[in-house]
Amino acid sequence: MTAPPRVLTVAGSDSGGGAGIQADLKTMLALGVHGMSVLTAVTAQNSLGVQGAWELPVEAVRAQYRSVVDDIGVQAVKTGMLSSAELVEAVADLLAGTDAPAVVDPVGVSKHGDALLAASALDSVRTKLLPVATVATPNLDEVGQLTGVRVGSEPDMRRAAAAMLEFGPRWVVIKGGHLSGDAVDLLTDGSEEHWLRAPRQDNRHTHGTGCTLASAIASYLAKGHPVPEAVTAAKTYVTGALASGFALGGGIGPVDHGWALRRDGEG
Ligand SMILES: Nc1ncnc2c1ncn2[C@@H]1O[C@H](COP(=O)(O)OP(=O)(O)OP(=O)(O)O)[C@@H](O)[C@H]1O
Ligand SMILES: Cc1ncc(COP(=O)(O)O)c(N)n1
Repeated sequence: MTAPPRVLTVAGSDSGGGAGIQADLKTMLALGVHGMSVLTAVTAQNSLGVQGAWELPVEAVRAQYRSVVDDIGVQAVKTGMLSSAELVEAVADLLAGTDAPAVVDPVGVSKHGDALLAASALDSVRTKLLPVATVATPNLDEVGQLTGVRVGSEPDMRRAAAAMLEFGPRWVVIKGGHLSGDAVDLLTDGSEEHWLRAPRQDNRHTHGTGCTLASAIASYLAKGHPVPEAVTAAKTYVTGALASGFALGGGIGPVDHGWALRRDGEG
């Protein structure tokens, strides 16, 4: 059998299995690529929030990355929780030396408001990480933190995208999931504009949506799709996952990464 496309996630572990590395690898399996991981931090996390977080040493992050890239190779990389300025800068350097598209999800806080990135790392995200991104996928809070642009409506998303593109990513997806009404995201590279609209799913079990969208984009890029097609297909995947998100624990449950496999009768 020919090897599937290879995708690497550089992110934190979510012990509850809904977000972080776990969401990324499940998404990659569902989309038919070979998922690999560089762990940056371990979180003790469940449906109620993040109870603890421990960062890995920068040498451990670099060594995992080199092990994967130097032997196996990657067709796309996705980054998520990077925790500190030191890790952000180390990962940005590694990405700069890798010939594969990079999807940067500038994870700032968890859905419950727990910090997953030190405030002191924001400047490294702006000046080191975003310039090496092929696609950056901030949510509205992250856009506010990084650019100062507050988004309260769809027209504001254009200003937010322009401010994000100033930092140098080739494309940006402004995720409007936190607005009311349809779930609308804006994908742009400054010249093309694509508005991706999906009906809002009336489901509170949405843990992991951001990680899932970014990993799906990386998976479709690794399969050779151009950015607009990859983001459109990823939006369809995350919308389906959200529609069948399920209750676990006493709080916010995860999206269903296996929905497409089950729909196709394979699960
Ligand atoms: N209730 C919903 N129904 C449909 N799509 C949604 C819903 N909530 C979010 N989305 C979509 O999910 C994707 C992730 O967006 P979101 O704004 O939730 O990202 P995030 O904040 O990084 O994730 P999280 O809220 O899990 O931390 C986007 O494509 C967004 O439009
Ligand atoms: C380890 C880790 N990484 C990222 C997130 C954000 O998750 P989401 O996909 O809900 O934005 C999280 N809660 N935990």
